[in-house]
Amino acid sequence: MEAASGPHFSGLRLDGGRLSSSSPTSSLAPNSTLTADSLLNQPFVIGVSGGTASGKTTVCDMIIQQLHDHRVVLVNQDSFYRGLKPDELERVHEYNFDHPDAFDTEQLLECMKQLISGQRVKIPIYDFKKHQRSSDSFRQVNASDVIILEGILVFHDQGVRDLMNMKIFVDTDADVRLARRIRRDTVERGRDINSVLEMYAKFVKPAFDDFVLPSKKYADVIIPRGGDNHVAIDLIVQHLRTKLGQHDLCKIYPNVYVIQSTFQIRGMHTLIRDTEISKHDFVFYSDRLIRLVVEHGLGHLPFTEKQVVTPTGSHLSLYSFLAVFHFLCLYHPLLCGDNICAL
Ligand SMILES: Nc1ncnc2c1ncn2[C@@H]1O[C@H](COP(=O)(O)OP(=O)(O)O)[C@@H](O)[C@H]1O
Ligand SMILES: Nc1ccn([C@@H]2O[C@H](COP(=O)(O)O)[C@@H](O)[C@H]2O)c(=O)n1
Repeated sequence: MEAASGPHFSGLRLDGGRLSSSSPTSSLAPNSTLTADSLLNQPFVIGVSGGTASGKTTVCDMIIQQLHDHRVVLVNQDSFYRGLKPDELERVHEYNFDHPDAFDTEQLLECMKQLISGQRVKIPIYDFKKHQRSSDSFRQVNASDVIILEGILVFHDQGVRDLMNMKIFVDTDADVRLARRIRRDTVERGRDINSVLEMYAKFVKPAFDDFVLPSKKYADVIIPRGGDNHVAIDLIVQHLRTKLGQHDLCKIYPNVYVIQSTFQIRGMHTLIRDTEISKHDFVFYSDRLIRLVVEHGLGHLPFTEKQVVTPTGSHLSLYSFLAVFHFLCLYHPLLCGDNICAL
């Protein structure tokens, strides 16, 4: 056998593919100072946008409920409304709460970055009746596996957008939203119906057309009908569970490589857990699962290419030779069963 070239690594990347494929920070702002190690410990950030009363909060609550086995926090963009100054309060009917400038986006960005880096933050409490922030109380939010940022304009600012791993737009008909808004603002926010309609026509609708709707193009997922769309929410939760499952393992063991689950692998796991399984089948399927793990493990080792001359005189690379041998071990009757253990 003769060395064909220097040592190589297999097709599996040494960075584990985690940073580039499932890393939540692949889209972090370029000026981020995070290192590769800290990237592994990043929470998963979801942005949820949509028009007023589209069901953003409802969708977030449903996601949080279904992700009950993970630590999830909800941050509302509304909390970062600037409190009105006395002169603005006097002419509150002229104030546009639907314009991006109504929010303190710098403070929102700072809070999000702190949360992402694992720090506990204090989030302001906004009063929709007084159009002010509470001066003496905050909501304390702890570091989490998942951070959901919800609000009408969370996709407007690129810096905020760049922090997100998944962007969801809740798409609900304008007439449904207006009806909900009238009910909510009169019941919960102490407004009369005329002021709600006036505000809607003067600011809410134009700002929706100018800022909210154009930001829909940044969404990865669009949910028609908001909280009524159980199928969409189930799909999102399923996707998050997959991401978080891998994420958790990688957090604890930085060298862990997760083998892609397949129907065949899941089937074998089911069989070996069956208390009724025969001893022979248990050994057979356990062997196959163990071999998969060993093969994946070996795939991460450095190797040197070699030529193998078979007894029939064929020249094969060691890699092809092993592939043929592996195939025979799987399917040739003499090499099947207990003999595989000898591998
Ligand atoms: N699918 C729905 N069916 C009926 N009412 C809903 C639905 N989704 C939300 N609502 C109601 O509409 C109002 C606004 O919903 P919310 O989730 O707070 O929207 P957003 O956060 O987009 O403003 C709330 O009063 C809520 O109870
Ligand atoms: N003092 C305020 C501040 C904001 N609004 C309205 O809230 C809407 C955003 O909240 P959603 O829960 O509906 O997403 C926005 O359209 C503002 O007009 C308000 O009424 N009073």
